[in-house]
This record gives sequence, C-alpha cells and structure tokens, in this order.
Amino acid sequence: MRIAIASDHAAIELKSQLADWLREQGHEVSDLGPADASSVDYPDYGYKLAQAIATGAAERGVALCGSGIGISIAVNRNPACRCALVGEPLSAALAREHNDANIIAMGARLTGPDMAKACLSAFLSTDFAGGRHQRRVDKLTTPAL
Ligand SMILES: O=C(CO)[C@H](O)[C@H](O)[C@H](O)COP(=O)(O)O
Repeated sequence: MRIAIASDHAAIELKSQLADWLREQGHEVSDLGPADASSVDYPDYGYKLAQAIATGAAERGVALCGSGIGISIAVNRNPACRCALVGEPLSAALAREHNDANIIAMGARLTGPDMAKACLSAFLSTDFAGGRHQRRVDKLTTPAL
C-alpha cells in the first residue's frame, strides 16, 4: 500500500520507527518530514500529508505529533481526509470499519512504539464495513449547516 507519514519534531523518532517497520512489511512509504528534530509547526506537515491523500499520491496516512491532537486537527481541515486520533487498536480498527478513516493520528508522547505498531496494524488490516456507515460517511462530505 502507498502510505504517507508526517510528524512534527515531537514525533520524529516514532515516525522513523514506524516508517522502517512499514517498509519491512512491503509498503511503499513516503516520509513527508520533518527530516530532523528541529522545532517545527505541526500544521505545516499535516497539510503536506493531507495533500498527499487528496491528490491520491498516498492511499493511507500516518500523522504524528506530541499528543496527536494538533496534527489530526490540521489534516481534518482537508475534506478529502478522515483522520482518527487513536491510542489503542480497537479504536484504530473501528476508525476503518465505521468511519472509513484514511489517516491515523497518534501521539508520540502518549503512545509507545509497540502500541503504535499495534494500532497501525489494526488500521491497515481492517476494511470499511459500508452499509449504514457509508450513509454517515457521505454526510461528512456535505455542508453540515
Ligand atoms: O500539537 C500538539 C498538541 O496538540 C503536539 O503535541 C505538538 O507536538 C506539541 O504542541 C509540541 O510542543 P513543543 O513544546 O513545541 O515541543
């Protein structure tokens, strides 16, 4: 699968660990940065990731920052993105099954590498269930008010 991954400085180490792990499993991984641990702003990298999903350059995205909150807010500003912030595998699976999430967000200061891999594994191996969930997901792409 084509997977794009982006973070801020707080998650640079987790980004690198997850990118390596995904490549070992045969995924095509685009690391959208940052390249080092210098302090950066999560919206800049969240927008790059959102663009990769919106253009189809990537089928799935991984968004990481200290808590996962800031970068998940950033990517969800793009209507092509459905990003779920998770900290355990059941939420990661449900984000796919019910919400057809195309980006997973995690917080490197809250979630360790083993748990992050378990979440990512559940996210990548779970299909969208469709049916009633499709109707609800469709409503996310229409103006709410
Ligand atoms: O955006 C965040 C919180 O929603 C992330 O956790 C950031 O990584 C964090 O705010 C960065 O904080 P720092 O003190 O500048 O390292």
